Amino acid sequence: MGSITRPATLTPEIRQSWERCLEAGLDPHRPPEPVYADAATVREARDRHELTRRLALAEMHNLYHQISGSNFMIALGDPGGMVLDTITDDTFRTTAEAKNIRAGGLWGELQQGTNALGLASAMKAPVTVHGPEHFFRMYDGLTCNAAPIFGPSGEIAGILDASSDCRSRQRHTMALVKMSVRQIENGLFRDLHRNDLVLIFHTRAEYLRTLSAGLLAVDPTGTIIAASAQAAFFLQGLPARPGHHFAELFRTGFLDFLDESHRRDRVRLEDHEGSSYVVAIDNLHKVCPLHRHQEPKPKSQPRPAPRTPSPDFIAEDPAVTALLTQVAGATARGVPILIRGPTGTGKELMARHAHAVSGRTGAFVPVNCAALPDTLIEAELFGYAEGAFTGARRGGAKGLVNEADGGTLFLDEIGDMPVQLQSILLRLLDDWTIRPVGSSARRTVDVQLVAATNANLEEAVQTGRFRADLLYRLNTIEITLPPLAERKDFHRIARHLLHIIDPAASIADTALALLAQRPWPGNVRELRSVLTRLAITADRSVIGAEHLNAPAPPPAPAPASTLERAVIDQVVATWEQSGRNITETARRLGVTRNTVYKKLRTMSNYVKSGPRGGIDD
Ligand SMILES: Nc1ncnc2c1ncn2[C@@H]1O[C@H](COP(=O)(O)OP(=O)(O)OP(=O)(O)O)[C@@H](O)[C@H]1O
Repeated sequence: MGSITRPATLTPEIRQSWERCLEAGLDPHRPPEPVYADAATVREARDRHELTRRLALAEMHNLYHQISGSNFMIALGDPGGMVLDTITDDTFRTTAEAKNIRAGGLWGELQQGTNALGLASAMKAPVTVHGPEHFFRMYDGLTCNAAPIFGPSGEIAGILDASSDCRSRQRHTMALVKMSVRQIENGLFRDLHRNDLVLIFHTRAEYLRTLSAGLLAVDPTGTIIAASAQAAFFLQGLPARPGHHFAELFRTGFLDFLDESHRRDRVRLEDHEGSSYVVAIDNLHKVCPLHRHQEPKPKSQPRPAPRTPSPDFIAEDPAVTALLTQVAGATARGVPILIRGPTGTGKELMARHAHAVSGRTGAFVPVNCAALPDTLIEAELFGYAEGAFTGARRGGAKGLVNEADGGTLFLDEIGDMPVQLQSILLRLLDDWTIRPVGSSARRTVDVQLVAATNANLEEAVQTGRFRADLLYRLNTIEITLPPLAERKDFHRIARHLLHIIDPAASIADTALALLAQRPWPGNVRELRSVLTRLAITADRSVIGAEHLNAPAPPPAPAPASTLERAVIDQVVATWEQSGRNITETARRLGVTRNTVYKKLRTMSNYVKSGPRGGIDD
């Protein structure tokens, strides 16, 4: 390699990459200026890789939390090595290297010399490039781990990279990157085959819902359409390839297998080599109506064309208007919507709007996940047959999911959903069939799912409080409502709320301008409380700047019991300390969100228009 002496030893892959760089005339001491694609090209590439990107972003957040605190960044590249997205640690963000790794950056070998993202794309294999193994000296301080993401047909769908300062190098980072890639690949496989039967199998039942399970897509006659890499690994020596038949792999007949799958969630199968597997089909009832106990009611049944979105709340902020379009598109396709945003930003209003524009004639059924009882959850959701358990009502109960049939199920505070319920919900999302407790009959429901949360679900995934696979299923369409302080339509919202509070009340522009400068941690809900107080204080005169600083009216009488008062004070104090975050308050006090709500509501009844503002919802 001529005068270039560093590093002393190079692996064959990296040496070959260096040779390619030298042949192309690159000089390790004189890197060319980094090249960036323009914004339109990045947008177009992001659109083209929309699904990979959506699955990858969820994984990148996971990865971020797994390796956080170690001075690093995570990047998603398109198949050719152009960076589409990055998530960067605060410490790393300020480094010169990090500044070069940003959306639009071209990280092919010929642009940036030997580097993990470019090399993984060229080699179609995972690779680590450590310190001086980088061709350009300016990247000597980095350790990069990159792995290609393969699409279901074997093509490269993207590249996932985790780069860090090489002094904070962590040996297990590559293993984590590969796990994330597997998760994304499984997501791509399941999405592509959502209308085929997807058999999930493993030699051990406890690994059925893990990354190491094999996925096999077959059509309703049993002909193989595709096999994941892990499925091909399990079925080595057998023709697990498109065009072959289920019967060439397993000893049980395909129809017998389907019949048994309708009776049980998991079925045992033995392959022709003698290996035994536990197999589940999540979307059996959706794909195979012939074998249903009941007449199907597919989700894809034609439904009235969605109406033009015209919400009955204020949505004149351009960011919110764009969300309305997304919501209308999602309901037209019947895909789940996840609404995020801080407390009081209008998530429930948006969910109701989703129901209104969907054109669905069934009910809008709100469920507060934090308030669901720990026991009898299934009965609550899926209903129960008469006599199913002690205390069951005569005639049984319909269940919330059933009530939402033909309509919308709104799962509020989804981040507080008990883990036990999460796996039940996951199964429901796969086939939309329910079986009331104590009944043997299954039935398919047609439900638009909308979930909402102000919790950090990625963090909840990290701490094991929320299932990652459920998050991916729920966030098919994810929208985030902006905090009130960032909204461009603040004035319109304030006037609208004031009109609802008291149609005769009015407010001066100066007062509105002052209000618009406040931080509004409680968002629209807090604004409503403050306007209620102002309307009372101004007593029918125009609300002006002078009313804003008027002393609050004296507190209403305390509740009867001092003990109750002490409890409420404790809840209120914790609520204030946690930035008025109900989830955090509940966590700190070790009670349910519902308890916090109840106590705060009691508080708001006796401090109706006090300085803290009331709680309402
Ligand atoms: N854009 C808006 N226009 C008018 N009123 C609004 C708007 N957004 C929210 N509100 C009002 O603010 C209050 C809170 O809204 P909502 O309950 O939908 O918020 P949320 O985000 O679901 O709150 P939480 O996270 O606490 O459950 C309601 O009284 C609602 O009517």
